[in-house]
Parts: sequence; C-alpha cells; structure tokens
Amino acid sequence: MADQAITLGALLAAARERLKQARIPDAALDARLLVEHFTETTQADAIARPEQLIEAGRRDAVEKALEQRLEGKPVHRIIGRRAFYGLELTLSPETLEPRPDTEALVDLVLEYARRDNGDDRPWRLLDLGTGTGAVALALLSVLPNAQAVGVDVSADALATAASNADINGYGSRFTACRSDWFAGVEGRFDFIVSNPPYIRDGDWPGLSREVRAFDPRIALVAGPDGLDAYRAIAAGVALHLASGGMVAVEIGFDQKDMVSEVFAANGFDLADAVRDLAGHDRALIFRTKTAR
Ligand SMILES: C[S@@+](CC[C@H](N)C(=O)[O-])C[C@H]1O[C@@H](n2cnc3c(N)ncnc32)[C@H](O)[C@@H]1O
Repeated sequence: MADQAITLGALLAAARERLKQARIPDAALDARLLVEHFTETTQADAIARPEQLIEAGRRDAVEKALEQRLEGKPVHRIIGRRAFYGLELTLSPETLEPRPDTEALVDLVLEYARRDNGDDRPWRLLDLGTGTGAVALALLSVLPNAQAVGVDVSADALATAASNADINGYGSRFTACRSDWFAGVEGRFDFIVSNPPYIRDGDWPGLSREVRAFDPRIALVAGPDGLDAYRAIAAGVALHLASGGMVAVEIGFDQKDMVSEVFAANGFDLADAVRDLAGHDRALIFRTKTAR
C-alpha cells in the first residue's frame, strides 16, 4: 500500500464500497464504525471535515479491520467493545456481545424498582450470567444507591465485567462472583435478574456463522429444550430472594409459556411480560406466589 495519507471522506467511501461489494449486511454502518474507531474520529468529523488527512498508519489499521470484517468477524469483536444502555462495554473471548434486545430486560426491572419513588433505594441486585456485566451495570447506571453482584461461571467474563464496572465508574458498587448459578452465592437480593443461555442444542448449527465462531457456546446454548438454565435458576431463587423481591429473565421469542411453567413449578407467579422492538416476547418478571 502506498505510504501516503488519505482524506477521511475518501477512506470512508472506500471502506463502505468494499464492504458493500462483498455483500456485508449493514455495510455502511460497519464501515463507519470501523473507520471512526481506527482513525479516532467521529461521525461529526466525517460530516464537517471530510477533507481532514488520515495518516498512513491509521489508514492501514482500517485496512486490516476491513479484512477481518470480510473474513466474517463481527464489527464489535474487531473494535473490542460494544455500547449497551449508554455504557461502553469491553468484550473478551468468553463474553457474549450484549444485544439491544436485552435492554428490554433492564427496562422491565427498572419499571418495578422505580415504582413508589424507588429510584434511590439501596437495592440489592444479583445478575446471574453477567458476561460483560451489561445488565448489572445498566441497572447501576440508573439506580444510584443500588449494589450489584455479577455471577458468571467464566473467569474471563468476570474479569471483563469487573473491568467494565471500573471503566464506567461503578466499580465500588459491583462485586464479581465466580459461581455455577447460585452454588457460590450468599445472601438475599431484591431483584435477581438473568439473561441466561436459552437456545436449544439442536438450534446451534443453524445460527449464523458469525455467532457460532465468535460468541461463546456456553453463553447461548442450554440443553435439548433450551430450558436448563431456567430450571437451575428457578430452583435456587427462593433461597436468595429478599421478602417482596422479584426475579426477571430474558427469554427466547417462543419461550414465555414454558419459562413461566418452570417458575410456577418453583413457587413463582408471572407478574409482567414485555416484548422487544420486533414484537417478540423478550423478558418476564416473577414474584413469589401468594397464598390462595
Ligand atoms: C446469554 S449470556 C448473557 C451475558 C450478559 N448478561 C448479557 O446479557 O449480555 C449468558 C451468560 O451466562 C453465563 N453462564 C453460562 N452457564 C453458567 C452457569 N452454569 N453459571 C453461571 N453463569 C453461566 C455465560 O458465561 C454467559 O456469560
């Protein structure tokens, strides 16, 4: 490659065209995210100062990133981080890339936590399968006096979650706990939340190549019917839920009835369900069954 600078506008146009030609979905968005990240520019720079010169080293970094994208690596894996609920979260090999759909789970928990002027209460939160810390940290970002314990079976994910808590300014209110679901968890919590693995074993081969190659299988797959993690979680909730507490989970689009049955069998009533932006059932919240 010639050792010369290129303008930001030309670099962006070339990157967009390259991904488009290769039929990469969302080519324009991916090109923009990669160029912005590796040239340390913003969308505003591209609009206001497209003539600004990008030095050869940065242009080469964009070039390498485009090659990775053309080989199928997802754009946020290349960048190494992804935005979730207004937070910037670093990814690592054993963390799932947080998905926008999971914001529905956060909103559902917040709706209940903030009832009756509850915003400022010292809520105790438990996030089972915390991954990057996405759900716990999003809740901490809105509830200023809450404390969260993030549980994961993966040491790599937990280290990433703890680092994300520090980077985003919530390190003093976040505790990482390595545990197989509740096995190593102590204490009781006002809200137990989880976005657990919920894909059926048999559906794994049909997922996109990008997901299979770059998201950890253990973060996504949960037995022949996809319900193994819900069974493990529902069985342990009663021992760790504070009086009046609630448990909320993300679900697959067709799992509302099945997951409700799993929790009902363990003594919990469905209190509410919300859909994601595509209109699919996405998050459920339960409370302890009342005596009838
Ligand atoms: C679907 S990911 C969710 C990650 C993150 N909470 C999010 O919403 O982006 C599920 C997480 O559960 C963790 N996990 C899987 N099996 C587990 C187990 N037995 N005990 C604790 N965590 C587990 C995985 O490592 C993964 O981080």
